[in-house]
Amino acid sequence: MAILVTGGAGFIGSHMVWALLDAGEEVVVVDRLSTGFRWAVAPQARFYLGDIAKPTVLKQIFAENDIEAIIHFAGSIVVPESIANPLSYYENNTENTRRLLSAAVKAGIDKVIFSSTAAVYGLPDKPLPVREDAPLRPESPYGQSKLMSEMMLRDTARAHGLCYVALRYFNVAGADVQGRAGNSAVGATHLLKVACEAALGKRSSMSVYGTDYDTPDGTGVRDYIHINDLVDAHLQALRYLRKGGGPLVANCGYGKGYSVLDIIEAVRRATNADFRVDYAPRRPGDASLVVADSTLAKQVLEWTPRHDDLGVIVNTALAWERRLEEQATPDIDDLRRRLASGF
Ligand SMILES: NC(=O)c1ccc[n+]([C@@H]2O[C@H](COP(=O)([O-])OP(=O)(O)OC[C@H]3O[C@@H](n4cnc5c(N)ncnc54)[C@H](O)[C@@H]3O)[C@@H](O)[C@H]2O)c1
Ligand SMILES: O=c1ccn([C@@H]2O[C@H](COP(=O)(O)OP(=O)(O)O[C@H]3O[C@H](CO)[C@@H](O)[C@H](O)[C@H]3O)[C@@H](O)[C@H]2O)c(=O)[nH]1
Repeated sequence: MAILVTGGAGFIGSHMVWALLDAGEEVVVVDRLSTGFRWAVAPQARFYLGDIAKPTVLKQIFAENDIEAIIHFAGSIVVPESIANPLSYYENNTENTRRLLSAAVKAGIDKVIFSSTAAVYGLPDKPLPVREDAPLRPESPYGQSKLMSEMMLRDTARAHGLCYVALRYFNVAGADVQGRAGNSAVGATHLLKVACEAALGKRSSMSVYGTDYDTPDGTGVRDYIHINDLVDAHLQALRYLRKGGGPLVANCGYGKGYSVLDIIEAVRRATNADFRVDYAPRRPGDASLVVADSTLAKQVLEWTPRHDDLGVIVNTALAWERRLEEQATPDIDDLRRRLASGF
């Protein structure tokens, strides 16, 4: 039987595909290539170019493959974009998850692993780390759209016997330690990637959004988790579901916070590059400080992080950034992206 990875051509999905293949799994990918890349998908995986919004796409995949479980990454991911265009986020993250779940139930698939996010917490009340039972008050349509998907999973599990794990990722960063995958986003907005691009001269400067937060240096604090540890949590979640584990929502982070300035400093140290940094107002929808308590993932999923080291996160991200020029085949991917935007 195979594992279906939606969004498997994207940053996290492409690492997941490699990890599943490494573990000896059969892998099927569906991706519309709106932000992902065909070349990012490991060649051993079976690839479908398509939108999960289309019932015919899912029907074909379920008819042609014996799918045991779905790992659902496909979605839209940029917090400020979700504020400017909330309906497209509710459509791609909430409505399309509903469509996927509906197709999965019809096809008798009973295991789902879902990409949720720290953004469901909004700005936590108490000093951190934040636990899964903290109040859920997303500050952006992005966080709200993911929380609504969690609710759909919960209700679908109750009604149809589906088992699921929703992992609330904190800030996923770095690149595959074996150098096979990385974050290839065009027009990236994620802090570490932006800082790496600035350090390598791929952009002329970068901005720090907000210097007046109630944090030690006034800039936003996040919990940066290495991509290989994050995908490993999914492998553990798959094992857990195979053993008959019930519905679970679990944080994925290290419980350590780094400020925007810490990240910029780490990139400067690793590259010796003195790139230009501007100080800009706060970005709408941003929380000041969010750090994970991942006890649940460690205890219930038996997840053991192995790359909890900012130096490793920064160095793998930089190594991937340097390799990107060699990897990309922009013509075909640009064409596909234009086609995909009309889906
Ligand atoms: N990157 C992070 O720090 C982070 C943190 C928390 C949660 N997440 C979640 O993880 C998931 C993956 O994020 P990522 O960073 O890899 O983003 P990404 O943009 O690199 O990957 C998303 C992939 O999904 C595809 N896609 C989008 N909509 C689709 C659709 N309707 N049908 C088919 N394919 C579609 C895109 O082409 C892309 O390949 C997302 O659901 C995101 O919300 C990411
Ligand atoms: O050029 C930049 C980019 C970001 N930031 C700041 O850096 C921090 C991190 O921002 P970013 O890397 O964009 O991540 P988040 O907005 O925290 O969101 C990410 O992390 C969430 C989980 O915490 C995921 O759900 C989202 O998909 C993902 O984009 C925030 O304080 C930003 O204001 C800057 O100052 N300058």
